[in-house]
Amino acid sequence: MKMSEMWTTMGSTLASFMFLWTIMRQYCPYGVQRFFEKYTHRITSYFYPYVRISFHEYMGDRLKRSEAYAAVEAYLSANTSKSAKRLKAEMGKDSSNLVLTMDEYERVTDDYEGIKVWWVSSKVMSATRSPMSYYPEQEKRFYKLTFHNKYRDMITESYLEHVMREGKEIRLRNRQRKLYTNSPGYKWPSYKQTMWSHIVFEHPATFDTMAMEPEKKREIIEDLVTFSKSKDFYARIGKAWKRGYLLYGPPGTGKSTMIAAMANLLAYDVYDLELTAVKDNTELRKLLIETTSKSIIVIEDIDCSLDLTGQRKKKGDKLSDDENEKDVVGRKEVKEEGGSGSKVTLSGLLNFIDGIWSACGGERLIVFTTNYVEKLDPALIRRGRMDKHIQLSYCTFDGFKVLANNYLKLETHPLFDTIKRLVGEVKITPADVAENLMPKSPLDDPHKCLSNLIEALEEASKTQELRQSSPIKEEHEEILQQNGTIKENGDLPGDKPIHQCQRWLVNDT
Ligand SMILES: Nc1ncnc2c1ncn2[C@@H]1O[C@H](COP(=O)(O)OP(=O)(O)OP(=O)(O)O)[C@@H](O)[C@H]1O
Ligand SMILES: [Mg+2]
Repeated sequence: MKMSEMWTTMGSTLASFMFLWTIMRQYCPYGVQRFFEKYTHRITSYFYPYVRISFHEYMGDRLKRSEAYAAVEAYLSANTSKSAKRLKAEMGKDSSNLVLTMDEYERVTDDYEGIKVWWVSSKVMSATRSPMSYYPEQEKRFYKLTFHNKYRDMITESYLEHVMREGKEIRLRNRQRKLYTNSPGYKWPSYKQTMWSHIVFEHPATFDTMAMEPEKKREIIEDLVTFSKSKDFYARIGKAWKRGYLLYGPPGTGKSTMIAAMANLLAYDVYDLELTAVKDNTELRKLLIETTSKSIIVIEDIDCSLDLTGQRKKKGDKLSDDENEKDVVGRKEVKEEGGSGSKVTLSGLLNFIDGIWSACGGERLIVFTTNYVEKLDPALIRRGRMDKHIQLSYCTFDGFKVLANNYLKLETHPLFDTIKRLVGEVKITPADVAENLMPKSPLDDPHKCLSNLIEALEEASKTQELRQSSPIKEEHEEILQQNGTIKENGDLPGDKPIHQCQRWLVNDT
């Protein structure tokens, strides 16, 4: 038989079959139709040994986009956009890059451990809607996965899990990251679903631009990366997947910058928790429960946020039989509630870190920063709560080289030797070095900027020598502490009372 004859015969057989099927649907009783449908389906599945799974964008009420669809979309966009011939391009969420996904009705092949599967992106118009329907007729998009029946177990168990996991990870990586804050004094209306307000998090800091010893930097990066990959480990040892970091050091040594670098390294969101704006422990709990996975919860200047600096047990405070030390601290703080109006107590904070915190699972870092680590209650910073203590200190020569590279694109310069000697002798913060390296006019070349820094270092060296030879500062501090000026200022309403006072002592005397 010739090829053309064969096609003609097949075409006419199909046409007759379709005709018969139409007649039957119109005139046969429902039971007969079902009978034929069932057997036709069995016969076709015998000859067509493939299985299909659909992932619809919206299920049921159309209000919430299906997570599975979104994960498949992300997976296919990353894994198959190279092989697809027809793609559609959309602006990424931060409007900085184009995201390519398969166009409608495009078909791509994926390979999973030697098994071939096919993905098709498709759409149908939603069924005829009622005239009263609020929503206009809409397209219903879906992805269809086809694979051979003999791989059914492998695909439904292992491949789909792989697609979902990778898809979710890609979505998390590509999402627009956010910086959340709890605004001070804001009354949360009951209809508002979240207590956090947010903006897009776009901080340029990275560990590459951080001025600190390379060894220390490497250690911190390794610690963070290990944490982010330890989901199974934490599950195995029965510990919540969280890690506490305490960053301490003088003002301007890069604590806040490091938090931004951490968030950028791990692609986490940042929750900047202003404790003084939190009404009480209940509100604190609500805020913290609302935080999402893959995030850093930051409490800056913890020494100023609460009265966590006092001794755990004051003279005259006796423990009753059923009271522990934490309760006493809490009681004391409620009593001594400062002008900030916050009733958050140390015990509330500790309970959160140990209890609720552990229950809400997920991948979270909690970072405290302080300028005065020695003033913090040991209970707050013991290992297990604050697992890693990182000291950020004055600028070293290694730190300076990073800043010189960042600001002036210099790796070496004849003036480096002088600077090396001076930073070894003088305490200068990376913030001050950075400020001095900034060109002050368009005419300032690298040589001029380095000379400015040398000048500043020499100036600081003279001041330091003067301070060492004069007992004025110590006297000042003693008097202030004796008459309680530091404490009283600390109790005044305001942003960073104790902190500011202490800064003044350190910087301006
Ligand atoms: N280690 C560092 N590496 C790079 N830049 C730094 C470093 N430390 C400080 N800087 C620069 O100084 C500025 C101030 O630093 P940052 O706000 O991180 O200090 P901080 O330790 O958080 O201070 P504070 O205790 O007052 O909050 C930053 O914007 C940054 O440009
Ligand atoms: Mg800071």
